[in-house]
Amino acid sequence: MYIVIVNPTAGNGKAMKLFKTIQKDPLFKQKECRTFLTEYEGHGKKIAEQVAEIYKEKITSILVIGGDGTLNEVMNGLRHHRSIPVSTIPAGSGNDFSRGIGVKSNSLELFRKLVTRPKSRRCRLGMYTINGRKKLPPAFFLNSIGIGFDATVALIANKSRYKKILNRLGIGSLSYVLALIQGLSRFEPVALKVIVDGHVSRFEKGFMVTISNHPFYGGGMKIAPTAHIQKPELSVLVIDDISKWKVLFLFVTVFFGKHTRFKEVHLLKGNVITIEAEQRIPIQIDGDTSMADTCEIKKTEEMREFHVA
Ligand SMILES: Nc1ncnc2c1ncn2[C@@H]1O[C@H](COP(=O)(O)OP(=O)(O)OP(=O)(O)O)[C@@H](O)[C@H]1O
Repeated sequence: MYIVIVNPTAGNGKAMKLFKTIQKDPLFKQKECRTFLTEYEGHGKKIAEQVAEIYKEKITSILVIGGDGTLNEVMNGLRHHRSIPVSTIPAGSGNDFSRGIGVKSNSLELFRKLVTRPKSRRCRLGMYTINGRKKLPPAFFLNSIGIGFDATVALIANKSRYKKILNRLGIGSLSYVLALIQGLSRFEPVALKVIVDGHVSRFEKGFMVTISNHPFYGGGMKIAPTAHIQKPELSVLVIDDISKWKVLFLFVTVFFGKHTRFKEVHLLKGNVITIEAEQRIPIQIDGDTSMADTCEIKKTEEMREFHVA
């Protein structure tokens, strides 16, 4: 049995369109696919928790049709059922996790391969706690955690009215360009302490820190060229003491992975990372934004099974 979780709003309706095509395929019935549509933020996690509890013995895999946000919720919902394989048909706006595990297409053909002859790929996720909430169990992330400027841009875009309008017009990426311009005028660097496996580095004019589970970020930018989803280390990129105008130039070079040559860019690697900022600043976790002054991050020890084509 396959559980299909679809976010009908992902990719500005692209996920739902794709699902309707897949649903008509004879294999959909033959393979006993049960569908659940997400109805609100956080619903993906709830559905995953419930289906895993009810159908755990019967599930061959859980197939997610949506973007990174939906997949993040599903992986967090499977906290107590970590052996259930997951696959994804990328249909969101970013789809960086799919890039990280090597899933490139999003077609009916991909669905057919996933339910007939999938390949198994074992990957690690990231785990984090923020603001010293050690009593709560850590949550999982798939792609990256960003603290500082990139999170400020994501926060401005997520709160803006223009994001919805531009998404509807199919030019959603423009909302990040507008937010980037607003973010440049608003964001002030902060003093940051970055602790990697016990080794402390201080950055007095911290611009941003990004901790990555795999190379991709922001819809295909190669922010962490040497990060690998199967390795136990996380990649840590710190940008410190940079002029706001140079940042714009740096962001362009990220598309080609050349940003690592800037003297303001510091690359670190490690298993356990702690970030401490001198005040609460924006943080983004797989694109979801909030405020934090401390964040503890590591990779999962166990590997999770994904089905790919
Ligand atoms: N029916 C729904 N209505 C509104 N939001 C939903 C619904 N179902 C799920 N969501 C939320 O939509 C968010 C974005 O989903 P996802 O990342 O899969 O798609 P996306 O198109 O890439 O979105 P974004 O561009 O905002 O990242 C998820 O975090 C999820 O909580």
